[in-house]
Amino acid sequence: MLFVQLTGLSGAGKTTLSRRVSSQLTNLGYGVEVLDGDQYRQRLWPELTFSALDRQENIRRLGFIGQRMTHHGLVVILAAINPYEHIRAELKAMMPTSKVVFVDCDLPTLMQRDTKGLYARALLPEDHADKITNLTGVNDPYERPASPDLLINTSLETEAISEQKLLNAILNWLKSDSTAYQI
Ligand SMILES: Nc1ncnc2c1ncn2[C@@H]1O[C@H](COP(=O)(O)OS(=O)(=O)O)[C@@H](OP(=O)(O)O)[C@H]1O
Ligand SMILES: Nc1ncnc2c1ncn2[C@@H]1O[C@H](COP(=O)(O)OP(=O)(O)O)[C@@H](O)[C@H]1O
Repeated sequence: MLFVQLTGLSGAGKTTLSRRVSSQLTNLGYGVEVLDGDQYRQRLWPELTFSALDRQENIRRLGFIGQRMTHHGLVVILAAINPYEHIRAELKAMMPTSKVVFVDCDLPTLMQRDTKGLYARALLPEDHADKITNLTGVNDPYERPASPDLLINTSLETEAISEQKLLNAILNWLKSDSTAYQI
């Protein structure tokens, strides 16, 4: 079993990297599931908001599902902002062999990418109807992981390099894990 928590701001590259690495692992014969925060939120618990408590609840639920999946030998990649250190630690305590990967990217690069238009909305004037008042990293907290198992900086690396770093790390972690399902 392997549970990997990717954590980082919106647009940092969690979805891109988890999909690319998942497809590589699948080609190598591993069973893989990506738990994408954005996707699971919309499909399973759209009632959860982006308050601190709801974000924590979101990650706890995803952690529970992920833990069940790892018991069936799957490699599980959690791709969520997952902004709080104590919740990441809680998941790690539930699954001591799990890993934390910090997908870091500086704010100017994120604002330039702004694939979903969220950063532009967070920077609108206070009284604007489309203003987002709790975007992680702009006007809501993000606690940088103090000691991640892997650091990926997507403002400095190409997608291909970041993908290779993540894949190599996961394959190394899997070497010391005899319970992962491989055909
Ligand atoms: N206020 C605010 N802050 C952060 N993110 C926001 C917000 N509003 C909407 N979104 C969209 O929701 C996605 C983040 O969901 P997560 O489940 O990963 O967030 S969290 O872990 O519960 O903090 C996130 O997806 P990603 O861009 O893939 O990270 C956003 O598209
Ligand atoms: N090294 C990199 N790793 C991952 N994505 C990158 C990298 N460099 C640039 N990008 C781009 O950044 C964006 C990341 O978006 P996404 O994966 O949806 O982020 P997140 O899931 O963290 O919100 C994509 O448009 C991707 O092409």
